[in-house]
Amino acid sequence: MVRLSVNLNKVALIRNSRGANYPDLVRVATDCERFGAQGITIHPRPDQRHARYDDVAALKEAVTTELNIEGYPSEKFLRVVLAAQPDQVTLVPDEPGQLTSDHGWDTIGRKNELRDIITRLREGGIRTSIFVDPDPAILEGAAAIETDRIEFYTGPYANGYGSDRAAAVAPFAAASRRAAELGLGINAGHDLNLDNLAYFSQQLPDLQEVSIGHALISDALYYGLSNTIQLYLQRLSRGAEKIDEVK
Ligand SMILES: CC(=O)[C@@H](O)[C@H](O)COP(=O)(O)O
Ligand SMILES: NCC(=O)COP(=O)(O)O
Repeated sequence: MVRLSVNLNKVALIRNSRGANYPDLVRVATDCERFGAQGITIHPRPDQRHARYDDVAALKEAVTTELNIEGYPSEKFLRVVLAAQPDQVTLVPDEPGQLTSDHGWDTIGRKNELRDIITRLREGGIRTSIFVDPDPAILEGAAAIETDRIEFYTGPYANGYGSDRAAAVAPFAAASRRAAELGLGINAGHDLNLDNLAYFSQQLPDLQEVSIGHALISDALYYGLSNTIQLYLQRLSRGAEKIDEVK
């Protein structure tokens, strides 16, 4: 089973636009769980334009499935996650002010720094994941720093899906096989949506978790949150023979 973790950044963005606590992120998180989501993700950025650092502890209190906190491992970020102890922390190499995530870590060049951070998180009782591109050398670097999991940056897959989905998924399928050989757990995310999700999941049999925010929250404007989560769960449960049907 591939777990669906709903990223609530865009819900936080709406909340922040008026300064009050509406929509209430904690309530939306628990409703997502009630509607079938198997995890909740937020990605607080240094400017806190959507998810904020103080959301982490509040969500930790309320989330009963799995809480995944993504972000750049600044000292501030590390202090917040080590105090709150989410189930998983996903390290992302974003510059402050970056619009959104657009690449994975250099696990070779930044090996020592990443290994120290992963050790701190592991000693804090937190499962670790690092955001990566589907490159075998980078995966070997990820195994060397002893992260529990990797999260594939799926932006290039999403961009290529419409023109040639087999070509778009091929590097991820190959990298997933290599990651599994290396003993790494496998997550994925970025720009996954109702069109491209089922095929990706079917082509990566070792995939364990996807985190989806932007498209899912946008779809919820049309279908409602409960229906939308069901649609995403259906995409994750479809077998190969059903792939064309779900588009
Ligand atoms: C790591 C990743 O791909 C997601 O966390 C994504 O960056 C969501 O962040 P935004 O909602 O800020 O685009
Ligand atoms: N890790 C990816 C994530 O949480 C959500 O990315 P997106 O669906 O908002 O592009």
